Amino acid sequence: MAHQIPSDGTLLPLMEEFYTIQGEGFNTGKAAYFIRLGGCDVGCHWCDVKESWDAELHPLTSADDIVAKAETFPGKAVVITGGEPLIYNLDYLTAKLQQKKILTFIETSGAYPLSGSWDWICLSPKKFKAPRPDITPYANELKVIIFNKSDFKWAEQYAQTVSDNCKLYLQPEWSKSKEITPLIIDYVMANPKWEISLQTHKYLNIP
Ligand SMILES: C[S@@+](CC[C@H](N)C(=O)[O-])C[C@H]1O[C@@H](n2cnc3c(N)ncnc32)[C@H](O)[C@@H]1O
Ligand SMILES: Nc1nc2[nH]cc(C(=O)O)c2c(=O)[nH]1
Ligand code: SF4
Ligand SMILES: [Mg+2]
Repeated sequence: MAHQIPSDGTLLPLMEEFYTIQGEGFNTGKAAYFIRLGGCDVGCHWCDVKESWDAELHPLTSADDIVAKAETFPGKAVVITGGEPLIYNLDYLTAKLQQKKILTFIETSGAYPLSGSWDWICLSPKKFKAPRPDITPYANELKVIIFNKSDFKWAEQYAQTVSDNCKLYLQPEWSKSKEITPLIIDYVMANPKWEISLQTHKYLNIP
């Protein structure tokens, strides 16, 4: 039986939730509660959470229960990720979190309409299913995954579409990081509007 997911955002397919350190991008190093929603059809061949793709495998969970758990941790920021979290209406979940004075951060490919109220939007665009053009101006951070040399040019094209104060990051695709990280280092030194982002949680062996 397919999930009947209510459009009001009160029930969401929850894959996992965990308290850790944000490992990537602008908020690297900050304690945060991660909420990973199931479901994604973007199809990145190098995706590091393919188990998230099938929403049916992840139980529909009450947003109120998610918020109640998030509240019990000392870190007052949540990262909503997936899967692709913007498949779902996130207005209800983010409003409840912000009512509890918890900061709301999202990790998104931007391939679905923007919902929710956000303290920080990390947009990580994908070649496999482009972000909606109406989302790019709202990104606080553009984090482009570099898998091969041609991705630098592609990253520059996206940098044109974000706001002037959007932070720009290049992050090596994990399986290619040995070859790609030195290229990113050279690129950032030559083009310092960009910064390097590493998946520090993988080096630290934490979730
Ligand atoms: C798993 S995705 C989930 C959120 C959303 N679907 C997205 O892609 O932004 C979380 C972050 O991990 C990045 N990511 C996924 N697989 C990766 C890999 N193999 N190497 C480096 N970054 C990766 C994504 O680009 C995204 O910034
Ligand atoms: N520590 C940690 N930081 C992260 N930043 C983005 C992640 C994600 O999978 O969305 C992630 C993750 O899975 N773990
Ligand atoms: S958009 Fe995100 S979750 Fe979906 S396949 Fe790509 S990296 Fe994985
Ligand atoms: Mg991850």
